[in-house]
Amino acid sequence: MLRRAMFRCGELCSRVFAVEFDLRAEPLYFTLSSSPQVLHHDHQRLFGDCGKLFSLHVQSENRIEKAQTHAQIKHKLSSTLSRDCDVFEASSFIPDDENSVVKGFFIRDKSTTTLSEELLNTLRQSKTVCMFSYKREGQYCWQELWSPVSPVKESVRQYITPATAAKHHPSTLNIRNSDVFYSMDEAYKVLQECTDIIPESKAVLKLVDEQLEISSGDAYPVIVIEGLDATGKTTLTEALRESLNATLLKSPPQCLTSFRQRFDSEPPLIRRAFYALGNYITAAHIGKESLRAPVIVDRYWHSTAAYAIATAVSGRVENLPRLDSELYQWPGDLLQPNLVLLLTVNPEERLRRLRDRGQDKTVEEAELELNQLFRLKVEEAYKRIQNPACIIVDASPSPQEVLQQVQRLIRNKCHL
Ligand SMILES: Nc1ncnc2c1ncn2[C@@H]1O[C@H](COP(=O)(O)OP(=O)(O)OP(=O)(O)O)[C@@H](O)[C@H]1O
Ligand SMILES: Nc1ccn([C@@H]2O[C@H](COP(=O)(O)O)[C@@H](O)[C@H]2O)c(=O)n1
Repeated sequence: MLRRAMFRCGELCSRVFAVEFDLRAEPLYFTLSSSPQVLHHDHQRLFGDCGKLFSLHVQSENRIEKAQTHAQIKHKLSSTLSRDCDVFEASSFIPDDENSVVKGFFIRDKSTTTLSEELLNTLRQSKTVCMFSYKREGQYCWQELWSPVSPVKESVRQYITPATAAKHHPSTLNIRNSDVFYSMDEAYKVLQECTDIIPESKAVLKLVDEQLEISSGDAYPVIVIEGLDATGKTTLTEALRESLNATLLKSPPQCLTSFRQRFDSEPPLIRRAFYALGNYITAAHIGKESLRAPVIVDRYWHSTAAYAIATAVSGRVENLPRLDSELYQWPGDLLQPNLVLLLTVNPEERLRRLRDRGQDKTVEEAELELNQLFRLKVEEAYKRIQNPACIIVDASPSPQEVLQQVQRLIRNKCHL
């Protein structure tokens, strides 16, 4: 599967390139052709402007190396390039072909310096990076492999050919087992592959190995409370614990707390595998505790999948995997709760609660505030997850009223 996500000889012409030129609109799609093609109006805006144009793509058969190189390049581009350089997310893919995406960046340098060329030349030394430059000629534009010193041997000029929108947004094609994991084994393998570079992986895997899931045959109900930060999950789960005499669990579980910061700084592949494994440890705790009392869980698989999908999918809510996509299906080997409630509050009330709480914001929370698009995508992804789907609860009223509303739902659905 991974072998397909590479540029190989003669394969470039069957690929579509996508540049996220304007995050609120469709990406700009183009293919390559050997004969000159007149650019469309939208493509003129990207290729027809002044400045030097480059793209770079990260490709490697080693997915850990690929993920880390992509993250490092993203950081370098944003921290080193001048304000006169625009950097857009870019990708190349084969339409509708899972795992065919090669991720990268498109750089438009309008400065008079050679900073971008110097940086790109350093990056180009890496065997995992493939670099192109773009040149204009009247109404046409072509792409060729880039070298700052001399033309690359045997580099063929390929003309930019505007292409129509793909049925599935390219960022949805690589989600399975890169951002969202549908079995414990798949997430486990990722951490196994990182033990050399992230020694903490061994300790996490050991904790997973030590858990033995107990079947929840004749067990008490398991109720999961989900929602964006500051929607009132902690307040509600504590109140439910008291009122139902329940056991309160969280995902990730407490035994992973000391590893969280380490994995939060890793690229999505590794970070998401860590959270996925956290769910399996929590599942084992649920299996045991639900034999004794009802169990309330603060975040579980809905959170893992919704945040992962919303981060992986660039741009608009419309770019999310379609409603009927298998990407929203619950993993077959993960213990299912009896009820999942999604707390929602309007964005203004949520911000008010965040400010009142006065805590440091995590990077992702800060991003939520800045990035309305991201918040909308997380909430929409939550709502699309199936088997079990979540029930939406308006958490804007007072804590007491929210508790009563949820108690009614639990009585009706779980007969508690
Ligand atoms: N129903 C409510 N009405 C008004 N304020 C509330 C309500 N529920 C919680 N709050 C307040 O909002 C803030 C966030 O609540 P809480 O910590 O329960 O949210 P959370 O979803 O657990 O957040 P996080 O995921 O970031 O831990 C707290 O200051 C809390 O006191
Ligand atoms: N089951 C989970 C729980 C959390 N996450 C990730 O953590 C972030 C939110 O956690 P808080 O402790 O701040 O509430 C969020 O960014 C998720 O990415 C997860 O993936 N799975």
